[in-house]
Amino acid sequence: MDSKSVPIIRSHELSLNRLVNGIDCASSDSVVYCDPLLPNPNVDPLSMEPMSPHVEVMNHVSHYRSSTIIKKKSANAIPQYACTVTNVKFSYGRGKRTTNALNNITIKVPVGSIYGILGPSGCGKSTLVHCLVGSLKPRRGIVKVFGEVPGSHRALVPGPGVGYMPQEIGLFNEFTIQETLFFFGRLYRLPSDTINGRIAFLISFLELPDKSAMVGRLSGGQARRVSLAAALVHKPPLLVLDEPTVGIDPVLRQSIWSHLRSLTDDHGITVIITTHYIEEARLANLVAFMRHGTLMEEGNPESLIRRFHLNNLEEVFLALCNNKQDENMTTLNKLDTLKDHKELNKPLLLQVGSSNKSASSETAMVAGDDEDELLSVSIQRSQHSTEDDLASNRPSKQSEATAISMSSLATTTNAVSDQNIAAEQEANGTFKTLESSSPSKPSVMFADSSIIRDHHVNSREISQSSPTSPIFSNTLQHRKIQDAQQLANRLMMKRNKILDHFARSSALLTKNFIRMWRNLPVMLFTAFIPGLQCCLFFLCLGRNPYDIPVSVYNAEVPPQFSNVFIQSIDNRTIDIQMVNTYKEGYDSVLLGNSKALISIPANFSKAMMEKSVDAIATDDEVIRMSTIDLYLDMSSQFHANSIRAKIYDAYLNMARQLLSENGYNQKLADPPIHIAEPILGNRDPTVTEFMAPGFILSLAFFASIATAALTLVLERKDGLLERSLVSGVNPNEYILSHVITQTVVVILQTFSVLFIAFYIFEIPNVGSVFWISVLIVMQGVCGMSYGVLISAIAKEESFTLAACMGSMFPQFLLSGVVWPVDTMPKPLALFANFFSQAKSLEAVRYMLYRGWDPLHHFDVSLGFIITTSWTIVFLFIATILFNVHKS
Ligand SMILES: Nc1ncnc2c1ncn2[C@@H]1O[C@H](COP(=O)(O)OP(=O)(O)OP(=O)(O)O)[C@@H](O)[C@H]1O
Repeated sequence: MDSKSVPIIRSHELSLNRLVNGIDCASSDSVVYCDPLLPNPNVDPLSMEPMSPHVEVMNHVSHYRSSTIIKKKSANAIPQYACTVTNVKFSYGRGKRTTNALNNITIKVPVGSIYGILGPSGCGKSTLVHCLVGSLKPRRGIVKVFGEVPGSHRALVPGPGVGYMPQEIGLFNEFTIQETLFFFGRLYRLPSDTINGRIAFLISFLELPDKSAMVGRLSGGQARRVSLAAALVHKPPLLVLDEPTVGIDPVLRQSIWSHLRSLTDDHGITVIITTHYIEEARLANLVAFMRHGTLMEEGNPESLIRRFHLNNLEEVFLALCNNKQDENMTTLNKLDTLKDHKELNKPLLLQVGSSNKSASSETAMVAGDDEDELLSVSIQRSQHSTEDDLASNRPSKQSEATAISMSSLATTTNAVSDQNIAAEQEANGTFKTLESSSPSKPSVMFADSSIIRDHHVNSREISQSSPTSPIFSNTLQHRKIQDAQQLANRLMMKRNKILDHFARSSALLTKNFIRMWRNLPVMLFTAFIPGLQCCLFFLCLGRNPYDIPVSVYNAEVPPQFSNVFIQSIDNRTIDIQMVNTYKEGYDSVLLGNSKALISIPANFSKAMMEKSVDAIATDDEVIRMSTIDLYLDMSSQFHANSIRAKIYDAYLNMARQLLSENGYNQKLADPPIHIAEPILGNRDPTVTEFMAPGFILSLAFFASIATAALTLVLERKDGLLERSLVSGVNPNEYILSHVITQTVVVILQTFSVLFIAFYIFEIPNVGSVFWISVLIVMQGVCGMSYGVLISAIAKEESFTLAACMGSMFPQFLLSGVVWPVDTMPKPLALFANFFSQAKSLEAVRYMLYRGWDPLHHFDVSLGFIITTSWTIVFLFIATILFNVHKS
């Protein structure tokens, strides 16, 4: 085979190459040919999920056993970088408020490595991470993860291609560990058995508390490890951790790093981690130092320390900050950075050993996969390795290496049958299960026999080789790439958009309902608080006042008709307080002791008689003497109006009584207007009856605004929204799940309110309770949509509350709840009819008091149409805003 040959792997699965290499089969240097017909009895083609780590190993081995290598020209087969960031710029804000968070950042993250992004607070680490997981879109430059731009059509990021742990732990406090991991597993459509298996594995791997422990009751460190477990539940090929060790004690920090080492070394996962604890990143394979949004330096930690002749990474960082302006240093650094990257690609040696010093370790050497040349792989058996070596990835000097030279993928001449491989394996006795480089943890997932078989080694040569590289070998790198391929491929296999959509939606719904259930008191309070408010409304509003204190000064001596008048006053409404002088009564009103003064003249009865007998000849003096003076406290208009009405009634009663006593028709006292039976409504409507429909409608609308807005804003603030979005949830699914959950609350609210209004306070209704209920529920959904819209704009709870409260009062007034819309100035009334609940309220009144329904009366239908339209508009804008924020 010539050196331009390249393997084509015939596989059950979709193109590994495209997934990991980011190159289409047609244009790539190597091709993975997908052959779904190839039998692979050990792998469930739908789930591709193992039942146990052992089965998992077998599945991977079995899967690759069925792959067939086919020759194709050209050389480059194995991708090197999980992520590439090229000349990326990102800024927040616009104009004068622009903050340049990233300036021309270029980094490459090799597959299967730990890549530390280091720098002080505010240097742009999180922004870079957000660009990597697809939460932010760079203003300039390109970010690629597994060869695809995050968020693009074919990308697995956001989605199952990445496990993301945000800076804010991003967990639901009301969930148990099991529920948390189940939620994230469900987002990726993992079957329950698989999730349970993963939960068991992660609990032991990350030393988590019992799976039934509530997240809200965990310590900070435990919660962080659960957060890490949530990012790992679907076995992502890439793990992105934003400051996972912040605020954590050194012991736990060490433990997290050892878990990360184990993930990269044993499971082939690529880890990108940000931290401002610079020294801890010594365990990373590569680190990038950032400051003020620029990349100062990138390289292997040990190399950097050696290069700068310093003792630790922190000193290197300080030196970099001090020497930032030094051109020579920068040039030197750039050259060295290139060297560090090159080291990942040139033939290297790495020791992979067990914690047991006597145990053998294997060091593999492969030539750089980007070079079109003969490659060799050496597997070195080391008899002794020290823990220090393991920690720093330095091979032991005492290694007794046994190297197996292999020709490269590029020079693979023929497909090697499994039988041949197995025979060679047996003959040489060189294929051993790789052991974890983590001292305490054995590898559970991958066996090197399969790896080497996957690499299609057709010859090997055992040789002695001294360890040279501090980073990691290309065989290990190759293995990690294969692992990543397997993981990514498994995820791609499972992609089915409709099923994904249902899986995510049902996971989100379940999550929302569990949260509601766990917060049952709050939920019940939210559901029934409108009912309580409704009770208050009916108890507090629309009632007639009683026992209003009124001073009465009666100058008539002895009192005759004046007494009749005083006795005719409704003493339930008015509490009569007799005073001896006019001044005493006047002062009583001034001092607020009474709400009015009634003053009756001295000759009141005599003047009344004269007026009745000789009405035509009555002069002004007689009229004045027969007139009762009422002095009102108009600062309390409501009381004043009630007193006025009661005094008129008392006068009418007195007049009727006098006429009757003197043999006249008492109806002569009545005004000549007959108030007939009302056509609609009853004879004595109360203010409550007018206000009740508007109040109920407003209650439904406003009760759900704040709940919806706050729920979403808090989920975003806690990092839960971002985490869900990075998991592949799209904003529409997210919004829909909340709309459905909140609708349940709105229905409860509506029924509690209507029950109280109709059955307890018995507001009059001649219409259909069904249609009234439907419109009120729709108003609740409309209010909730408005809340979702607010949450799409607001970042903080304070703004959210201000926006909710701020819009509440204008809505209340414009809707005509307290005063009819048609009394407003014309332009305002027009505005109110379309931008408030005015038409919906009118529809409710028509249904309640006229018995109309939306099927036969357009005025009622209009209320339904306007409510639906606004709901759609609110949700549409909210969805756009969520999507804009996402991108
Ligand atoms: N939403 C935002 N709006 C405006 N500016 C922002 C926003 N988020 C971050 N910034 C600014 O961008 C710069 C980089 O912020 P970033 O959060 O990426 O830094 P960081 O290194 O992750 O900091 P930390 O370690 O404290 O999280 C900072 O100057 C910050 O003030």
